[in-house]
Amino acid sequence: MTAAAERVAVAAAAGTQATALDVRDLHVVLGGRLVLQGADLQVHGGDFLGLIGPNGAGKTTLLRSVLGLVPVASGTVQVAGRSSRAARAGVGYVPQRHEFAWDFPISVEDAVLSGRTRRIGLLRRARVDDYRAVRDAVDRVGLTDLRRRPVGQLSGGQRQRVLVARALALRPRVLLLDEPFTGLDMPTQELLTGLFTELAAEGVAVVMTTHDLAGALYSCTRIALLNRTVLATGTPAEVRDPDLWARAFQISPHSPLLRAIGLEVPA
Ligand SMILES: Nc1ncnc2c1ncn2[C@@H]1O[C@H](COP(=O)(O)OP(=O)(O)OP(=O)(O)O)[C@@H](O)[C@H]1O
Repeated sequence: MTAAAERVAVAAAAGTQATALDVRDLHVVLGGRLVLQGADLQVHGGDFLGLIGPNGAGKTTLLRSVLGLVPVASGTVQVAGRSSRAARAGVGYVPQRHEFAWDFPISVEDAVLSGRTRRIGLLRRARVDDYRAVRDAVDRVGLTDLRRRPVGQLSGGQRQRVLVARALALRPRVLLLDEPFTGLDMPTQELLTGLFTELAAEGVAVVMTTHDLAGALYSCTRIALLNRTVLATGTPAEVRDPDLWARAFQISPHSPLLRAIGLEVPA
């Protein structure tokens, strides 16, 4: 095959590849309230998508819907073209730090191994491949030297890295991160941002909720603005309209907060 023909074949194969994560017309009702109303989101392998919106916009609910952790009133969620429970079980999830039981007496390695429970099965023993996946994930987040330390003795930044390793131990093609930078210092944020960027470059579809708007505009390859529904998605350059952000956050388009992140209404 000539080089040109090979490029065409590769492009054709990529064209037929299913979207890594495809959420369509999602409606979620919690406590009698419509929390998500017709939310659409498509994420491809290689995307590092920042999911942005005000408190209560439904960001966590959207991530938890993908995992099947909240009941969906209507709409569809597909992972690599499949909506089965097994397909969703392969999605890596990093919950907010306070959701993990840090006082449970287990080591870093065991906490990371617990990320593979869905794959191993509750009653089966871990195998060589499980331990290899754990070791790779622990190395990847730079916790090799702390792998035997009880998780209760870790700092906030180290705990966040455990949660990321725990998700990576599944070797996911889709990785969901719920506010991974909250309370972290700059070096740890930088380390994790570098890691998420690398994972996307390797073909993982990375979705991250964050309140660090400037950081998301700088680091993410795509942005989705959410407030009960997805108001816009695009590259950071494509979603710079201050009116859009004002609508998403229900603030004035002249807000100094928008100016602070470089979005300015023309005078
Ligand atoms: N289990 C629940 N029962 C009832 N209402 C809920 C439940 N979980 C979340 N909600 C409501 O759903 C809405 C969306 O919550 P969600 O946590 O998804 O928002 P968020 O965008 O992640 O917010 P934040 O930025 O504050 O984390 C909120 O109004 C919240 O009160």
